[in-house]
Amino acid sequence: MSKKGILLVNLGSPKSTDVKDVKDYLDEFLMDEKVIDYRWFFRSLLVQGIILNTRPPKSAAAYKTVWTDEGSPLIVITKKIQQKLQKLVDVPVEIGMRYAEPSIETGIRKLTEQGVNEIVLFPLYPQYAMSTTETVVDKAEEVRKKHFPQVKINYVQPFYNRDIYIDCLTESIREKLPENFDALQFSYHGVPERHIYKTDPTKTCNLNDCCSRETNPSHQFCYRHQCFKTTELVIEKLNIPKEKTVISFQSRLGKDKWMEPYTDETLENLPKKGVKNLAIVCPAFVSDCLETLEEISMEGKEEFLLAGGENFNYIPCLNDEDRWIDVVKTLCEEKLNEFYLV
Ligand SMILES: C=CC1=C(C)c2cc3[nH]c(cc4nc(cc5[nH]c(cc1n2)c(C)c5CCC(=O)O)C(CCC(=O)O)=C4C)c(C)c3C=C
Ligand SMILES: [Fe+2]
Ligand SMILES: [Fe+2]
Repeated sequence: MSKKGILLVNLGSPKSTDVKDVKDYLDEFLMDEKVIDYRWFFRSLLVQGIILNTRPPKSAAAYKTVWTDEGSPLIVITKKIQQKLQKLVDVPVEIGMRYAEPSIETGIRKLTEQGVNEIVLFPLYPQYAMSTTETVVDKAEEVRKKHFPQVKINYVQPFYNRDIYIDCLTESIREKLPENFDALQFSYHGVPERHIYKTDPTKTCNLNDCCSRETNPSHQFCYRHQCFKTTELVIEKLNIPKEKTVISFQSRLGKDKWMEPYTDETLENLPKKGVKNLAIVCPAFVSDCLETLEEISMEGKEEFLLAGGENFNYIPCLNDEDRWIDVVKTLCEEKLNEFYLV
């Protein structure tokens, strides 16, 4: 007998804003070889020897500025998505986080306790990256083999270019876009350039024009291409001039070269180019979190205004908007139906 279920997977947050909890979370997160992809010795030297000695108090202070009575925005919103989706489908829906709790293991266990043995796992990231989609799949497979070998998992694929997602994102932006904006900025989470070269099986991407080409065999695993594509499709649907838009990459960490242009530098430069009224959206995230609420809507705003900008309009993520829940449902159902085919 087979019974199906859905596991929604997001990145995860610290248990609380206590420095100790933030440190534990950063330890697990940054010691992931798909996030900081140095050999274990050098990763450990960097993370445990340097980053964990300096970053946790700063990160904890940042988390305090966005934390709610119910907890971390990312977890609270992921739970809301789960609850709304559960009302629309007749299979159990659980959540799992790649780091900290509730973990992927906890999520799978909750499903198996309800008799589920065929799981659709949805990594909640529109664009593929080694440090997001790939590490979720690795972790889920590790957990499955170790604890739940009888369970089958079918993964929802990155949906950065799917019509239903693009329509949903476009409508969400359109509703929140102020009437008079000089520019619309698309700020994506950055990754080190090395990650893109590393995950390109064709070794054809040179992080140049090739990422914007219509077809290239490297696109399936090229985060840069997928960010460009989401942006291009949304701009087209919004029907606004490309010249009024800008793309940038945020949240860089460490001394490696990350994808450019950087969001903070862009925010400082835009007012000098005459952009006084800015709208900004962060489509690498489906739910608001530290990186959007603190880094963009607080820090980013301050940077832009200090540089001479006048109006800064942060456009929230899709969060638990009903139209987004419909997209989640459709993407999950496609994968649920595949179980009947195999
Ligand atoms: C080498 C470091 C990092 C890579 C690569 C990276 C990629 C990446 N991250 C997200 C989504 C999120 N990241 C979040 C927080 C966060 N990210 C890093 C580092 C890397 N991310 C750190 C150290 C942190 C923790 C906070 C801090 O100390 O700055 C979050 C928010 C989590 C929350 O609790 O709110 C998200 C979401 C993507 C999509 C991505 C690659 C595409
Ligand atoms: Fe991150
Ligand atoms: Fe590329």
